This record gives sequence, structure tokens and C-alpha cells, in this order.
Amino acid sequence: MNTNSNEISVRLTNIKCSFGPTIVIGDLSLEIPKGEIVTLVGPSGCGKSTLLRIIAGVQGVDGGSVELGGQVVDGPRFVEPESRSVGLMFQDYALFPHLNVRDNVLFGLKKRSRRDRIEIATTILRRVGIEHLAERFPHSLSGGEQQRTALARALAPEPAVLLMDEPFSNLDQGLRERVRTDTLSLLRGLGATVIMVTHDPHEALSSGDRVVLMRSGEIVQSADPRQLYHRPDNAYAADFFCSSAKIQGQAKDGHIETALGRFDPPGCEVEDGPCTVFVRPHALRVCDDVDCVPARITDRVFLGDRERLFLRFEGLEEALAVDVTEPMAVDLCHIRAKIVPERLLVF
Ligand SMILES: Nc1ncnc2c1ncn2[C@@H]1O[C@H](COP(=O)(O)OP(=O)(O)OP(=O)(O)O)[C@@H](O)[C@H]1O
Repeated sequence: MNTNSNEISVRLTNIKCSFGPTIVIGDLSLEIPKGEIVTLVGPSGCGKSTLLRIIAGVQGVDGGSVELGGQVVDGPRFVEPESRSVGLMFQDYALFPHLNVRDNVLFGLKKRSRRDRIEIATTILRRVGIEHLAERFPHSLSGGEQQRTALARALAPEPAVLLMDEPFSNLDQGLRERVRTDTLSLLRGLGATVIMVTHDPHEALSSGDRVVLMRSGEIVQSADPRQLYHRPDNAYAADFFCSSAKIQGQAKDGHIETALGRFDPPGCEVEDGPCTVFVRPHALRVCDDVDCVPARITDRVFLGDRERLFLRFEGLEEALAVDVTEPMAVDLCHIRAKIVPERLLVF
């Protein structure tokens, strides 16, 4: 796989797809450079899997065009899935139960000589770290080993783009994080172009070079994970990646007046008038400075490495969450806290 980032590996131009009267993808455009790992995230039914199926060629478009490696594969002309250089990896891995690990990997390499196929399979099994499992059958493998077998099978033909649909969701939490980290570092090392579907906001942020947030068949925002999290374009994107308390504000000359004080949030150009201020847990800090505001603790959730406190401030209906890492007395009822203005979001 190539890592020349100037080349576009996948180009979707104004694509549309409907099932009967239901528009599932409506006028969507997206470019993915070679070597980029993109996570596609959004609520259930927003069209993530349909988009993968369109790129794979198992679903056609009703309008627009799909290009892979500079070649049109759907739109004015249609290229069959088996003639597209696309690797697929599904949530359930779809391994062939009657074939051992090596033969599962060999399956996708039919067009080559037996000797070449064995050499390629051995190399990829080694890269993925399961060479020692080559003779084993899928039913005898752990979830993580099955995941690696499916990954090896998808990568063996050196596809121009690897499409992964919820590839880690079958693994339990502890294993999931480790397998995800290992898989992504392997894919980055190979310079693979990857589109990975997930419905998990944290997985999307931690896995993608770029995160594409979808809603109802459209792209809401496509950005670097940090930008998407810290500077979302709109309230939907802000809420998708982090729950926030919303407080009413009044904007005037770049300042925002709220029940918790007057702030100048950075990078926010809000028109004068009423606005909604999103207060995420990390936009609040427990402290004892003179400008801190007293609050009553209404609820606490112990999370191991931190504790989430819910604070009720005078003049605010909604409790605001804040995370603390220092142990707090269990009978503590009152506390003081203040806003970190640069972490506020205003819409
Ligand atoms: N073959 C089909 N015929 C009719 N409707 C379909 C078909 N495939 C998908 N849909 C509908 O298209 C919409 C998008 O489905 P899709 O599977 O792409 O969503 P998704 O974002 O991947 O959801 P999830 O996260 O739940 O898997 C859904 O409303 C689904 O019911």
C-alpha cells in the first residue's frame, strides 16, 4: 500500500442513494487521500454502512459518482465489487468455518500462483502476529485471534482501500482497546487507506486521522478529531462527542453574560442577543479562588480514576457536571467551582 498523501484514494462526488421513497444518502461528497484512516461515525440508521457498501460496490448509487484510485467505479460506469481493489472487514469477521487460518487468508488471493499465495499469506500472518495459528480453525480461536485472521484476510490482496464495519464491536472492553491500538498501529505502519465505521464517539475520535460525523445520510462535519471535539461546527456535533449542560447566555460585543459570570470564549463569533452556552465537564474546575462560585453537590458517580460530580449553582436549573481526580470526602455537600472560559462552546 502506498502512502503518497497527495493522491486521492476515494472520491465520492454528490452521491445519492434511496431505498424506495427513503433517501438514505443525499448528495454526499467526500475525498480521502491515500494513507488516511477515516472513521465514519453517527447514530444508528444514518447511512454509514450504506456508504461502505457503495464504495465496495455491493450497493449502487442513484446519482453522483464514486472514484477509487482515480478510476470511476460507479456513476457513469459501474465496476463489479470483485474488480475493485477494496478489502472488507465486517463486525462478525465472516471467516470460513471449514478453512483454517492460512486458507482463510489464501482465499482472497486466487489469481496468483500457489507459491506466491503461500508467501503472501505467511508474510501477512506474521505482520498481524498470528503466524503460529496458521493451522487452526476459526472455532478454536479467541475473539481477538478471529479479528486478526479477518484483518489478515482483508489485507492480503493489498487493497487500495480497506473498509471496516464496526471491526472491534465483537470484542469485550479490555481486549477491544488493545486490539484496536494494535490494529491501527499496524495499519498506519502499512500506510493503508482505511474507512472504519463505528457508532462509538470515543472510538471514532481515538482511531481516525479524520472523523466524518454523519446524520440522516449527510456529513455534518469532517475534521481532525481534536478540532471536531474542541471546535465543533454546531450543537449536534458538540453533543455527539460529549454530553454538555446547556445554560442560557446573553451575547454582547463578544462577551457572554451568564448566571455564572461574564466570559469571553475564544473563537466564538456570536451575534449580540440570546445564546446557548455548552458547559462540558472539563469546562468547569473545582477550586477555592475568590472568583469561584459556591455550588451544592446533587449527585456523584465514582468512575475509578475520577469521580463525576453534579453541581447545582444558584440561578441555574440544570446541574453541571465536573470531573475530579483527587479523592473527595463522601459526606461533602458544598463546593466551589469556576468556569474555564476557553473550554466553553457557544451556539
Ligand atoms: N437494502 C435496504 N433496503 C431498504 N432500506 C435499507 C436497506 N439498507 C439499508 N436500509 C435503510 O437505510 C438506512 C441506513 O442504513 P445503514 O445500515 O446504512 O445505517 P447505519 O448508519 O450503518 O446504521 P447502524 O449503525 O445501525 O448499523 C436505515 O434506515 C436502513 O433501514
